[in-house]
Parts: sequence; C-alpha cells; structure tokens
Amino acid sequence: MSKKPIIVFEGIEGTGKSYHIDKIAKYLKKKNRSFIKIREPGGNVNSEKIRKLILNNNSTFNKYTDLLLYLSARSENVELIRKNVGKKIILIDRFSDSTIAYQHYGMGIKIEFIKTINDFLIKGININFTFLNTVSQRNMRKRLIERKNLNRYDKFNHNFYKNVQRGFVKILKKNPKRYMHVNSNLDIKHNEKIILDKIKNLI
Ligand SMILES: Nc1ncnc2c1ncn2[C@@H]1O[C@H](COP(=O)(O)OP(=O)(O)OP(=O)(O)O)[C@@H](O)[C@H]1O
Ligand SMILES: Cc1cn([C@H]2C[C@H](O)[C@@H](COP(=O)(O)O)O2)c(=O)[nH]c1=O
Repeated sequence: MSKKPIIVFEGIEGTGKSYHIDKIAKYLKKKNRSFIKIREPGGNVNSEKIRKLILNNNSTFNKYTDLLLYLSARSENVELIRKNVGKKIILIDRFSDSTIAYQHYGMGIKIEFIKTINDFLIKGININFTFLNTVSQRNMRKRLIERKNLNRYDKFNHNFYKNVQRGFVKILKKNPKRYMHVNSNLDIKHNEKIILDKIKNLI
C-alpha cells in the first residue's frame, strides 16, 4: 500500500527548499498522487496575512513578537494538516525546526519556551521525514543577490545565518534517521535526483 507521509524541507535562505518542493509537487501531480503543499509562515489565507506582517521590511517587532507570530501562523495551519494526515501526502516548506533554528539558535530565545507552545499547537502531528538543505555563506549571498526583493529575514548578518545553520545540523544529529542532509553547494540536478529517489522510497 502506498504511504502518505508528512515531509518537511528545512534550511537557511537560498538552499533550494522551494525549488525542490516544486519539483516534487510536479512529480506527484504527474503520478496522480494526492498531496497538499504548505509553506511556513503562510500556507493559507490567515497565515499568509501573518507572513506579510512578519517579513515586511518596515516591521520592527522584537524577537518574542516574531516567535509568537510564527507560532500563530503555524496555529492557522495545524487544522489543515490534521485534516489531511494519512489521506494525502503533505509537503511543508519549513516547520518547527525553523522555529528552533532561527528563534533559539539564531536569536537566543529559551528552547523550553518555544517547545512548550509549539508542542501544544502541533500535538498529534508527527513529521515523517525532513530534508535539511545546507549552503556555504558565499553561495547563499550569491543566490540572495540575484533576488528582486529581499524581505526582513533575508538581511541578517553572516553570524546569524551561521548560528541558524549550525542549529539545524544539531537538530538533525539528535535524530539522524529522520533526516537527509542535502548539500546545496553541489549540483542542483544531482540533489534533485537524490531527493526524488528518497521521496519514491517514502511514498
Ligand atoms: N545547487 C543548488 N541547490 C539549490 N539551489 C540552487 C543551486 N544552485 C543554484 N540554485 C538556485 O538558488 C535558488 C534557491 O532559491 P529557493 O527559493 O529554492 O531557496 P529557498 O531555500 O526556498 O529560499 P528561502 O528560504 O529564502 O525562500 C534557486 O533560484 C536555485 O535555482
Ligand atoms: C517557519 C519559520 C520561519 N522563519 C524564518 C525563516 C525565513 O527567514 C523566513 C521565511 O521566509 P521563506 O522565504 O519562506 O524562507 O522566516 C523563522 O524565523 N521561524 C519560523 O518558525
């Protein structure tokens, strides 16, 4: 019987999460497999409103407000996820690991505080597999420069992204079987193939 896992794509800016998730979505469509695709923050009307607020270049929220807004955006997604668990494949562009990586490892908010609220919100939702995409600072900068618009979270300093990416790797190391480390400094087509091979295995 085919499986319908929840699959998350994580990583700092410009690691190719959106690129790879779109490729997988195209593959699933071609194969007539039912799936939903969500991005965080965002993914539905209310959550997209919150996304605009957080990432707007004129916003000046403090780190706790940001955390609570990211969690609010997630809160607006959990119902949709719960409704589809086991019925459709669920692809998510960023989820809880991003909150731990950015708000704890990047911004220094206590991990227990984040986990208390997050675990309450996502109770019963288990991520089956995560692709963690990493990138060198040089390639990340090169890819960001090519973008027409940069948002508020695309503009942190070198150290911030270094800490966030290290944080992601620490999270992976706690549970390595549930993750695949994708080195996005390597050829994009090579990575596309290894991700697709793993997806075929997961579904
Ligand atoms: N080896 C590579 N792996 C991934 N992306 C690459 C690679 N080489 C070039 N790119 C380009 O880098 C860009 C990555 O952008 P993409 O939006 O997919 O990243 P992202 O991780 O979703 O970023 P963000 O979190 O900032 O939204 C794409 O335009 C992609 O074509
Ligand atoms: C879910 C989540 C996201 N973030 C950050 C990560 C990125 O900088 C932006 C989202 O932009 P993208 O273009 O969709 O990658 O938000 C965060 O700090 N905390 C979170 O929980």
